[in-house]
Amino acid sequence: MEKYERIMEIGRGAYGVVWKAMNKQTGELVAIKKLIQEYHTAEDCMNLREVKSLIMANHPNIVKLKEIIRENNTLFLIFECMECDLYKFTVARMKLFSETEIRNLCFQIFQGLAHMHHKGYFHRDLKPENLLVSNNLVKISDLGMAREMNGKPPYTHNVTTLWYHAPEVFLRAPYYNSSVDMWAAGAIIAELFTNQPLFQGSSESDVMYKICRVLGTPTESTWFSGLDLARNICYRFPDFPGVRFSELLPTASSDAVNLIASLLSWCPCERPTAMQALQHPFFHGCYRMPPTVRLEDTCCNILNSVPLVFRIARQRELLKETRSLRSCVSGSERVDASEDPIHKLLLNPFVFLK
Ligand SMILES: Nc1ncnc2c1ncn2[C@@H]1O[C@H](COP(=O)(O)OP(=O)(O)OP(=O)(O)O)[C@@H](O)[C@H]1O
Repeated sequence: MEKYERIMEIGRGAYGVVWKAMNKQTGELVAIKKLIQEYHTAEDCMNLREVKSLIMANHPNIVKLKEIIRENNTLFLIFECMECDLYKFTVARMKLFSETEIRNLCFQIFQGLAHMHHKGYFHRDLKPENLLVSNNLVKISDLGMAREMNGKPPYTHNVTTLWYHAPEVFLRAPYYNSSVDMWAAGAIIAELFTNQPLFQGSSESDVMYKICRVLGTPTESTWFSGLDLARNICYRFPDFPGVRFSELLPTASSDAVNLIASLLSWCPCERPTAMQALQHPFFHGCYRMPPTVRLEDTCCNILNSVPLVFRIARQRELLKETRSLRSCVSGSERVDASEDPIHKLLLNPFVFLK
């Protein structure tokens, strides 16, 4: 870690402390997350959920993991440094976002989510504190809770922030998927219009109460399986007729209201996917970034915690792949992520250990 000079603490969460630091060799600013838990082997590090999901998530709207360093069983994740998170950004601005600004922010969030979901992961803890902003860029961060969509249920319910959690999570659904991220995105977009969290409750049941107050009590036609889930845990939904989103969000256009209402559907399968959300009329006219990755991005030094001999073997392979790929793309530095052999390799970092 001696190559980094710590500048100041910029964040603190349940899993670690985040420092702004400077790479003394290059002058580059980075964010260093020091994890609280100890990691004793390189395998432990690479199996870490945040590391696994970040390795696959190479996208302009997902924060870039640049390096992993393990020193004295302490793990440091070195990220690109962003200005601040969306929560701090909103507080500092002290004024409401315009709809154009909201559209720009949300479009990028959905692009990041679409990529993550396409790669088979969902975030599970999307909230303004986990969305990092710099200038006009937004990047999804803190993939510590992310899990593979085909991971084995039941999932744990150790919630950190409850306000963005989907109702099926509160009702202990044995299986849920990427639609929990779509719910969270809906709650975040609504909040951007008012600067007030939509479902600001002090406990799980308080958040559920607030959800019912806004959406109205679910019925067999709005969420059939939800009634079953509630019965299983002896939960009784409070009685509410519901409120119109257009009344709750008077400054939002009808397209925005329509998108938020669909994202905040009781029934997970009625929420649009991130890809569908990007095609919603709310985003008409927005330019969608093609699913490309920069070659140099994929070659970041993610394998610092792996023994040197394997690292060298792997870097050699990466170099070879890069060269052959560069000659294929004839002059262009961009390749389709799904076709990128380096990207495929990164999905299995231990391929050279075999
Ligand atoms: N790359 C970064 N650039 C700038 N700030 C960052 C960066 N990464 C994290 N932060 C800041 O540090 C805070 C905590 O980081 P992070 O959410 O990754 O930690 P955590 O321990 O996993 O938190 P949580 O309890 O939410 O799971 C963020 O909310 C953000 O303000």
